[in-house]
Amino acid sequence: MENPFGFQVKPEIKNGGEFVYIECTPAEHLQGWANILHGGILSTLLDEAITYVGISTFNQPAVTAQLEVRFRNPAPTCVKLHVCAERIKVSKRLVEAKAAVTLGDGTLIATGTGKVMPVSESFAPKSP
Ligand SMILES: CCCCCCCCCCCCCC(=O)SCCNC(=O)CCNC(=O)[C@H](O)C(C)(C)COP(=O)(O)OP(=O)(O)OC[C@H]1O[C@@H](n2cnc3c(N)ncnc32)[C@H](O)[C@@H]1OP(=O)(O)O
Repeated sequence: MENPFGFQVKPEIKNGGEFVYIECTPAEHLQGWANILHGGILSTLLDEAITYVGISTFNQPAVTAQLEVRFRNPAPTCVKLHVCAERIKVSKRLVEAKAAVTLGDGTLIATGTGKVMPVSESFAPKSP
């Protein structure tokens, strides 16, 4: 489904999903307070990159089964963020990956690890 309210990111996928890179400039309204980007948005960006590691590795739809996030420095809004994810472990039904969000000057904003599991095409819940 097209989602005009989504981040419209275009993940760059390398080596069959071993590495995923995303750029995103979250808008001002995504701040939590005091011009600081909301932590949930940072978690979403980490989740997005990690999920694409899973989708590209399994080459089929996949969902996040687990996500752990550490917020290291506040991020401003309206600034380009760089999100890099890397596969760390693959088993039959689980891909583990780590990811980091950084600013253009290399400042580390957030890191995360996640587990992604493949699902069938019919996984999505039906709309009520
Ligand atoms: C091609 C399509 C392209 C589309 C592009 C769009 C890109 C969009 C990108 C957007 C990105 C956004 C991304 C999103 O927002 S994805 C949306 C957010 N995520 C979800 O909605 C997922 C919800 N959860 C589930 O549906 C199920 O729980 C899943 C499918 C994950 C597993 O349900 P299932 O019924 O299959 O499994 P089970 O729970 O019975 O467990 C069975 C076994 O599996 C192992 N196991 C399970 N969990 C873990 C774990 N955490 N660590 C370690 N192991 C784990 C374990 O051995 C366990 O056995 P036991 O230990 O219980 O004995």
